[in-house]
Amino acid sequence: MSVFEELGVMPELCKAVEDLGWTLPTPVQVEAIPLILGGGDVMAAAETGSGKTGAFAIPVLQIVHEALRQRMRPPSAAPAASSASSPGPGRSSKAASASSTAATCSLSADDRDPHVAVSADGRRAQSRNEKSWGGVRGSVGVFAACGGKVYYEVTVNDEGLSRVGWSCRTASLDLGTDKLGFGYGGTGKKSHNRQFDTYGEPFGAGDVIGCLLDCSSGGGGVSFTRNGTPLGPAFSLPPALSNQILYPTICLKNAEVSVNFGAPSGDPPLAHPPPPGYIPLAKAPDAWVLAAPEAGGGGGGAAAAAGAASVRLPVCLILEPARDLAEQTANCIRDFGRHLAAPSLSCGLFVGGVDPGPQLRSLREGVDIVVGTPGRVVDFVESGKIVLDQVRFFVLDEADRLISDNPDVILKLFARLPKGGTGVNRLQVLLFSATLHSPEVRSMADRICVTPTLVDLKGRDAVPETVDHVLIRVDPREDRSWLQSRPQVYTDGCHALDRLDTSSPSPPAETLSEAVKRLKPRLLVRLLESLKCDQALIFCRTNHDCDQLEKYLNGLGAGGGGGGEETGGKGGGGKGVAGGAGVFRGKRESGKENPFSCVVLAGARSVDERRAALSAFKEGDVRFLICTDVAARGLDIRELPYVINMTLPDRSEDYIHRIGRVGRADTLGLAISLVSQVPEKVWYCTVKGLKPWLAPDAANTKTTDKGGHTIWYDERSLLSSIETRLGRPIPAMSEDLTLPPELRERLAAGGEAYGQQRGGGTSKEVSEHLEQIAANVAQLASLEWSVQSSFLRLKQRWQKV
Ligand SMILES: Nc1ncnc2c1ncn2[C@@H]1O[C@H](COP(=O)(O)OP(=O)(O)OP(=O)(O)O)[C@@H](O)[C@H]1O
Repeated sequence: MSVFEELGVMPELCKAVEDLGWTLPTPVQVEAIPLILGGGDVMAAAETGSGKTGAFAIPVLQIVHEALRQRMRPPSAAPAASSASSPGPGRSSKAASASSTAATCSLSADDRDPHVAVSADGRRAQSRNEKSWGGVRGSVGVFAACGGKVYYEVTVNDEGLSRVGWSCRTASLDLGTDKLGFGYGGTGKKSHNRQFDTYGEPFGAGDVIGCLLDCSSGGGGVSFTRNGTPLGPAFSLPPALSNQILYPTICLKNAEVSVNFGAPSGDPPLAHPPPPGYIPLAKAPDAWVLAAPEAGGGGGGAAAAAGAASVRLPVCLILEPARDLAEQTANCIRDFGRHLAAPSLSCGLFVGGVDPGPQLRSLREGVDIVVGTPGRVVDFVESGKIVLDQVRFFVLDEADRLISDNPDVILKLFARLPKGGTGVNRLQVLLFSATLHSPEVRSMADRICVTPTLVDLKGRDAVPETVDHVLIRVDPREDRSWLQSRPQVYTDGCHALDRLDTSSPSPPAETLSEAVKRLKPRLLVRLLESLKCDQALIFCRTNHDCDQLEKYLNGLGAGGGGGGEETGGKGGGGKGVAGGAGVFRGKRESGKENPFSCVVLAGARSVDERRAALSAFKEGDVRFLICTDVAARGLDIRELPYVINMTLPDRSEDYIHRIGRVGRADTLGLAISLVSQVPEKVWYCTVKGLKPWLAPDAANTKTTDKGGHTIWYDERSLLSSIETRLGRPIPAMSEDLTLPPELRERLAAGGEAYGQQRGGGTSKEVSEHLEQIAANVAQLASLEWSVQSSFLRLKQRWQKV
């Protein structure tokens, strides 16, 4: 039995994990997998690169798969395959012939306002509150795109006020007060989106109201009957609801009503036959209907089975803060799920910046697991394209970033998720990140989690032991190489309007700031040479900085950009940097002949460009990936040796994530930060869409407090907050840009190198695990020995007898 199986992971997922070459779960996987499988909400904080994706994806896949299996109908009752994929009108006749009863039709005890009482059989609702309305929804809903026509009846039992009709599961229970509900009230008004218009006639005690829903393709709608008399069309269904599910809904004020769904057994005969073409909801074909999660009782209800068999609605919603990360997570999920069958699971990627067409198509075919970025997901949810009625998991990966950037979206989505009452169907909320300790995270967790278990393996913001940190002090007062004109450095243009004083022994702040901008790229090139670095992730502060650095490196590598550096290094000595190719050779040939080949992964690039850049870098076709913080979180690039910070991030937690791109999966990595020793003026634009760097000669380069678009950036103070977070000072590289002696010696002693496995390949976790289980294995062996011996002894005795 594999260790993953010991954690309760099903064989198909263990096999996938084995395919990936994972022999042992990482510590966060050991802790989190059983907790999630056990049904609890989990907040997991574990260092970067420690396997958090597997820690949530594996158990989520298992539960989603189990839930879908349970909901699958026995083959004999299943509708024909052609009708199973989407609830389109074309299916209706076939579905209608497969009419198994929606036996779970009732008023829901879970989906109701607290002051509305529902009888045990779910056929009577009562509210004695005279001041406010209280509502209750039915447990079975109808696909607006099913093509059918359904009916249920409400008998008014007393003189109170009632409103009846249909609504989506996320609509207000105060029926008709939002865009998702359609009501008809006793005062003779129809209501939708808070608009109350005269309709039909008033009704009261003893009246029987028929609630009709026409989902036929020719543009159906909602209408009503009173005591069997049709009252005419009340509402047509807006296109935005075409993917939604509409549930019977009753809203009461000091009133009682009885409901009849027309079940062949359990309901009395309907008071009035449904109008021609309509069938009672309880007799609706399975493919038209879907049970709300709580009504399924573990997913086993007939209607639940029916709905799941006819259209696969998402069971899991995973949010990621960046498109690239969402794509990576979706790929991981597909890898993990590759051996799951009957049913196999489908994972859809929903990110912005790309044509929504394929995403919409995938939804029509059925998506079980939605992975996406907040913007696109909420957009699709609000327009009814993603239906959340069946969601069992809400996962926030890189939760702190999602919460700090999109708190409203998270709350909005959470409000639309079915909470599912208690037991196996309740919504599970999972929050994962390497930095999960902020007050914002705690307060969001209080709102969206139910007594979550905190998995916090190493305390606040632990950083992997596999990452070494060094810094390069950038001081243009000492290193004057920034005065050279070649190769040309492209700065951000912040000082385009300033007169620079390059001759003064104590230059003004603006001159020093410009000097930092010119010096850092030169130092970078010297650093890459010194380390013989042929693969690194290089973080810049802005999209524009990325573009400028790309231009500079490309200029060097292409051989014609700026020519060789005149002089290099402190004091003007040092070796020159050849402008052309061939300064050093990396281990990979393809596409890496250029020693400074680079691509950019930044928010301003298109999704396709970002995808191509990441893939070229991962494949080794280019040496350097220049990026903004959009790549700081989650990206998993195998055996990456170096991360270089051209500028420190202004949030210390971003440093933790940036450097977490190395030192992953027990591989050693080095994080190098170029830290300016003087303040640097940088762009800081508060006006959305304004890009002053595109015309720096005309831009307002005053600081933001004076109405301009710049700030002074002080990396020394940023460094000290990062060091406080790390709990130790970061050593500086020596002047010739070689590693500090202690790091060199340690690497040499262990025969180790950055980008390679720590300890020559036997991971610390493997050794620790072997140590931990050694005693148990010995005990097992001795038990086995005594069992075998006593069996033989018994056998001998038996033979003698
Ligand atoms: N049990 C395991 N055995 C071997 N490798 C593993 C295991 N779990 C994860 N990995 C590998 O470790 C690397 C990091 O995993 P993952 O991306 O899940 O880390 P993470 O904790 O989510 O990091 P981050 O905080 O940066 O998002 C991946 O390459 C993954 O394949």
